[in-house]
Amino acid sequence: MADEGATVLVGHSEHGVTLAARPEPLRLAPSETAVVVIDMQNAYASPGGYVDQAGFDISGAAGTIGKIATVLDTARRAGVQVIYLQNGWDPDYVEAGGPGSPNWHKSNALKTMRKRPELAGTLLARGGWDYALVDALRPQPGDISLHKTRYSAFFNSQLDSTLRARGIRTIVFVGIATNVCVESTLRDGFHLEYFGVMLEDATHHLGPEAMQQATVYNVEKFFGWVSTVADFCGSFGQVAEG
Ligand SMILES: NC(=O)N/C=C\C(=O)O
Repeated sequence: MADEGATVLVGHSEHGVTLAARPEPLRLAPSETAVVVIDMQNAYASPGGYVDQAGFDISGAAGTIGKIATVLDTARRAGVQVIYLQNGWDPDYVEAGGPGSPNWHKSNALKTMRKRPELAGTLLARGGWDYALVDALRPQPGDISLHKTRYSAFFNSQLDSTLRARGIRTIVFVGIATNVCVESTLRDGFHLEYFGVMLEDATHHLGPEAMQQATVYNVEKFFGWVSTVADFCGSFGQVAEG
C-alpha cells in the first residue's frame, strides 16, 4: 500500500512525468493520459447560450477558455490525447427523452424551451450554434470529438471504449460545469477504474461559488486528484520540449 502523501504511480509511468496534485502527486505516462474537455460549447460559455438564457451567471466562464487552450496546446505537444465532449441531442430531441425520462424534467435547457417557445429547437440541438464548441477551442488534427446526451460523458457514449482502446489510465478534466458534467464524468470514471484529475482553474461551476469548492472537496477527498493549469503545463511542458 502506498504511503500517505507519497507519489501515486499510475500504469507504466516509470519514465513519465510527476504532476503536482492534491492530495498527493501523481506519476503519469503521457501516452496513458488524456485531457477530456467537457462541453466547452456556446451553450455553456457564450453570452446568449443556453445557461445564460436559463438565468445562470456565466461571467466566469470566459476566463476558462484561454486556460483550456493553454492546457490543450501543452497536451498535444506532449503526446497526450485530447478528447472533446459535446452535450446535447438530435434536433428533434428524441435523445433527450420524453416525459418518462428524468432528464426531460430536470434539464434546464428543456425547461427553458418549454417556458419560452420562441427558443424551441435552438438549445443544445446538434448542428446549431448553441451546441457548437466555442470558436477558440476548435479541435485540431489528432483530437477526438465525442457526443454525449446526459451529464456523465460515460453514459451511452463512446468515451469508455475510446479510452480503453488507447490504453488510457488517467483522465485530466477541464471544462464546464465543474459541479454537473465534470463531476458526474469524473465519478463514473472512478468507478470504471480511471484515475481522474481535475484542473481546478480550467473548470467553471454552475450556481453559487460554493459549488466549485464542493466539487474540489469531493474530488480531492473521494474520487480523484486536483491540480492546476500551471502544474499541468509545468510537468507536461517538459515532455513537449524534450
Ligand atoms: N455541461 C454541464 O455541466 N451541463 C450542466 C447542465 C446542463 O447541461 O443542463
